Amino acid sequence: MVHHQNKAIREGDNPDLTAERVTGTFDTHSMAAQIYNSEAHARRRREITEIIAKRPELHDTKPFPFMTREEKILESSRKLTLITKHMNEIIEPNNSNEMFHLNNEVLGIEGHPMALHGIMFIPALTAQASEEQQKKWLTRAINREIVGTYAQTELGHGTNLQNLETTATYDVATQEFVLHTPTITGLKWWPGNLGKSSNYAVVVALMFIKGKNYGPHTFMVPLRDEKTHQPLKGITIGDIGPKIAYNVTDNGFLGFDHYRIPRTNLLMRHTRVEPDGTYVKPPHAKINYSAMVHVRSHMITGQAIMLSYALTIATRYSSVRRQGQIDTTQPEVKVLEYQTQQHRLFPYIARAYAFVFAGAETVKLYERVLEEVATGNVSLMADLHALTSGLKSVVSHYTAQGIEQARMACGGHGYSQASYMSEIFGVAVGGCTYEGENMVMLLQLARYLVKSASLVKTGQSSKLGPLVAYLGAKSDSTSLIDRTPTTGFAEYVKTFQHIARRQTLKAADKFFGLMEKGEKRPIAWNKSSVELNRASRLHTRLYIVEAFVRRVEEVADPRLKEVLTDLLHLHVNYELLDMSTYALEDGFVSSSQLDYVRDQLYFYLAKIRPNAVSLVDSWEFSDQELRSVLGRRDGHVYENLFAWAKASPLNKTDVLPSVDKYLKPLMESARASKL
Ligand SMILES: CCCCCCCC/C=C\CCCCCCCCCCCCCCCC(=O)SCCNC(=O)CCNC(=O)[C@H](O)C(C)(C)COP(=O)(O)OP(=O)(O)OC[C@H]1O[C@@H](n2cnc3c(N)ncnc32)[C@H](O)[C@@H]1OP(=O)(O)O
Ligand SMILES: Cc1cc2nc3c(=O)[nH]c(=O)nc-3n(C[C@H](O)[C@H](O)[C@H](O)COP(=O)(O)OP(=O)(O)OC[C@H]3O[C@@H](n4cnc5c(N)ncnc54)[C@H](O)[C@@H]3O)c2cc1C
Repeated sequence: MVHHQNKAIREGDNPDLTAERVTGTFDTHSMAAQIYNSEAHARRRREITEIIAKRPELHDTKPFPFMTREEKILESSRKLTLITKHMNEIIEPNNSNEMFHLNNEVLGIEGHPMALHGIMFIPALTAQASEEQQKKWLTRAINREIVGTYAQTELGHGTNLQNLETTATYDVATQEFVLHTPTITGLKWWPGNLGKSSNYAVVVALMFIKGKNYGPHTFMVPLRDEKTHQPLKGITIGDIGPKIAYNVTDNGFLGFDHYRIPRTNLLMRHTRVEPDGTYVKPPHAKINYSAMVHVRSHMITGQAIMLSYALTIATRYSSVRRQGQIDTTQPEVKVLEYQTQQHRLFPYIARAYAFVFAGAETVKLYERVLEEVATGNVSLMADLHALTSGLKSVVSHYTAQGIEQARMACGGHGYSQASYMSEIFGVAVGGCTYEGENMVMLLQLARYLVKSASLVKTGQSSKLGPLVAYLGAKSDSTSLIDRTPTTGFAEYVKTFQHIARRQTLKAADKFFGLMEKGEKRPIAWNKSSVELNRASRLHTRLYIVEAFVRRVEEVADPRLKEVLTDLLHLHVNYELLDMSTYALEDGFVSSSQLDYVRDQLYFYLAKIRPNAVSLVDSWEFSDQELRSVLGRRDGHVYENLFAWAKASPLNKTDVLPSVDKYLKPLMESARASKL
């Protein structure tokens, strides 16, 4: 038996796809270990996939696109109950990475009744509840005795937390907080699983004590009777209706009518209110935003995964789809042979790898900050906030663009829900909005960059943190790309640093200049904000490149190193071309250097071509997880598209009631009137 480097090869697969896998130059299991950041986790993912494959009760009973929203919620609740019951047979206890994979395989990305419970409710209790409160609620939450969500956004306000309308007014006499929704716009609106599934929520409300507004604070709030699941008195609650995607999650609304909770339901790990109403402030004003930072840190990996779903589907399909000829004397080619198809897909394959490597670094920093904050050290919170704000925005934006390119790369079949592309896009693009609208979060990073620019301008560059140290360095007069005999990544990194530095300092100059001319700070900020956000994007894209370089430097296996180096070459050349205006406008890069960059790009598209399928196979998504007829591992697309279409609910009968009721009479009357 031949041992292939690509571990997805099976007998009986579409030979066009097998041929692609045979050309792969590296071991896909080893690459999976890079993607999932450890050999152990990559192996466990495979083991979990295998366990699930052998348990039909954990499989979809029919394709999701053929189910109504109600059916999907029922089906997802059935599976959620089963995986809760059998969790310890499938994954290691409390391993969030394994849980994430289990959920993606069994429940999928459309959400489930306890999505926010795991992503935000438990993290909020873990980071913000006192030990006493954790004893009361956290264990019950982990055991799934209660279901919770994170209710912050309102109908009228999501971004601007200082102007939320839900109030929590302290009543010293009864030692209770009175939660109240004063207007329609003050209704909580959007929280996942709030509508129908949760019986508790961590609620964010403006806290008032003796008439003073202490700003947004987090409270543990019971919403429904634990036995009957009926809403408690004083609570108005429901589902907000269907969304672009993610419809298995019941995003909801919530109103309070002078609803009382004990004082001790204020989450009090860092903040306290004494019985007499004395307020004890936290060590950092934004410490209770931790659940948001948790999601922002992890969603980089989540977005990379969804981008890779789409790229796996499109790249496999492009290897079995034959259309047209390049050499007219030869048979029709796989559409993956077209340079335009490669240019559409491969740079996004490189981006997906870049994002997952940056995501792993972000989670590491997040975990460090979490540990430090638990001991009262809040010194890295600002750095983490700046980094995650930029990354969530840049990565979700390019992820959505990449998925849409992948969909279009599948031609007509990409438009069918059999591809599953529309759902992947719909779920992923939500990431541009949730956890802080992208423009708003880029502006958060810009605040950090402007402060750093101000240090540079006042000769205090030595005070710059490691993430922005490059802002204080001196640039070469021009880029050295193609000006040294062996142009390497260092020349590219220096060029990206130059571009990000120049834009940051320019945007900061604009902002400070407007203030010097007499504009008030917020007006000057608003008038500079497009330029500031450009700086934030460039800074973040530089960080992503550097994270990619760091990872490639660490890789020991020569075969992996070679293909990852190819991907990195593709990435830096594509990125530089994409932001070439910035490089050209001050002459840092010349047009002849850009010609070199273009040539390099085309060279690496061709070099990556034989490894394209292996690069997407390395993410090791099972067919169950991908839920795409076009993306099937075995490449048997056409017969399965036909089977999928035949299974469509519309094909249960030959003549639909709508035809009997309307079309037949319409045609009959048209015929009669012609007589
Ligand atoms: C293979 C491995 C996988 C592993 C996975 C394992 C675990 C899985 C876990 C998670 C997976 C998740 C992703 C998976 C993908 C699944 C797909 C679908 C999931 C869907 C889930 C959807 C959940 C969505 C939930 C929500 O959206 S909750 C609501 C979020 N809302 C927001 O984000 C609101 C945005 N607004 C804000 O954040 C703030 O209002 C603001 C804009 C930051 C301003 O705040 P504020 O008004 O208070 O600020 P100012 O007073 O003006 O002060 C500004 C200063 O404050 C500093 N600041 C702000 N925030 C922070 C912070 N967090 N930390 C530190 N500092 C902060 C800021 O820097 C300013 O400082 P200054 O010095 O400049 O003044
Ligand atoms: C799928 C999904 C799941 C969600 N889940 C939850 C959840 O579980 N819990 C929860 O509490 N919330 C949840 N949300 C809500 C989400 O967090 C908010 O929608 C998000 O933070 C954006 O806020 P917004 O809707 O108020 O947008 P807005 O702030 O109204 O944005 C509208 C426009 O105004 C711009 N804008 C606003 N403020 C500024 C500013 N200061 N400067 C420049 N431009 C500005 C924005 O850039 C945007 O272009 C979810 C949302 C989605 C889509």
